[in-house]
Amino acid sequence: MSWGYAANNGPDKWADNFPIANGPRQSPIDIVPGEASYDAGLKALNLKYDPSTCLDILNNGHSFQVTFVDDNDSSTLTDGPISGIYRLKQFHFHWGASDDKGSEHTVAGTKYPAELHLVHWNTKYASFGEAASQPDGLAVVGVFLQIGAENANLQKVLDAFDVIKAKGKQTSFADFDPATLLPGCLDYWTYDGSLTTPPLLESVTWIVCKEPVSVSSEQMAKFRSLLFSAEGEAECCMVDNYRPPQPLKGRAVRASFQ
Ligand SMILES: CCN[C@H]1CN(CCOCC)S(=O)(=O)c2sc(S(N)(=O)=O)cc21
Ligand SMILES: [Zn+2]
Repeated sequence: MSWGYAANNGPDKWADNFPIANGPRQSPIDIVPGEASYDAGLKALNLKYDPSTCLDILNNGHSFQVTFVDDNDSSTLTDGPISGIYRLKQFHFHWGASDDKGSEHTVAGTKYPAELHLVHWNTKYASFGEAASQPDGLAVVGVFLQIGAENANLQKVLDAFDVIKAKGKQTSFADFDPATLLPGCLDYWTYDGSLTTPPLLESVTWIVCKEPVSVSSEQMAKFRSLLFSAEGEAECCMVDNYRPPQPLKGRAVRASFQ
């Protein structure tokens, strides 16, 4: 049986097949602002995305993801806490069954209804797969979603959902600029962590934005209309696809702002 988010295959069971689940730099974490140390040496994030690199949108049975062409430096992350050039590979979300939960990172215990992850890989490595196994291989920008006004940019993504309702469904998705999903202020916290899903590789420099973006309750209901299950299987709503916070184990969390 493969991993998931149910009682029989969820986060508490992942260590059975992925022992790194109990490793020293696991994600997500609870971010406690008062315990983060301001680092004046941290640069501003430099995100440069080319909408023409947007390729398709897929329901992978764990979340939905929008994938990008990453065979050149058209869509990149530079500066911030990282050195070198990281290419955008995909973005996806995690969300809850109700508006009181759904984010993976929490802020002083506060859960947001959803969290966006923009996944980038270090071009010092030959490929994404190679980078994913290196301690400095990936950089994921996390953005919290909070209930408020409808998010018109997000709606463009949600409008594609009807054709990717079930696991394994994929459709073309073009000319989308992921920068439109970012908050106005790019202040961030950063720490060394991991993938928040199996294989839980400890290869991620996490960059979590302090400022959330808005999502309406109706839009959250649209997220919850997706299915974990494939066509022909008993329908299982895609909700609560988040891992809870993991032990900090002595790691420093730095802030780019005072
Ligand atoms: C459902 C599987 N999710 C994985 C899939 N990838 C990993 C593939 O590694 C094998 C070489 S990924 O690097 O795209 C990635 S990033 C995140 S997260 N939530 O930490 O931003 C999870 C995942
Ligand atoms: Zn994620």
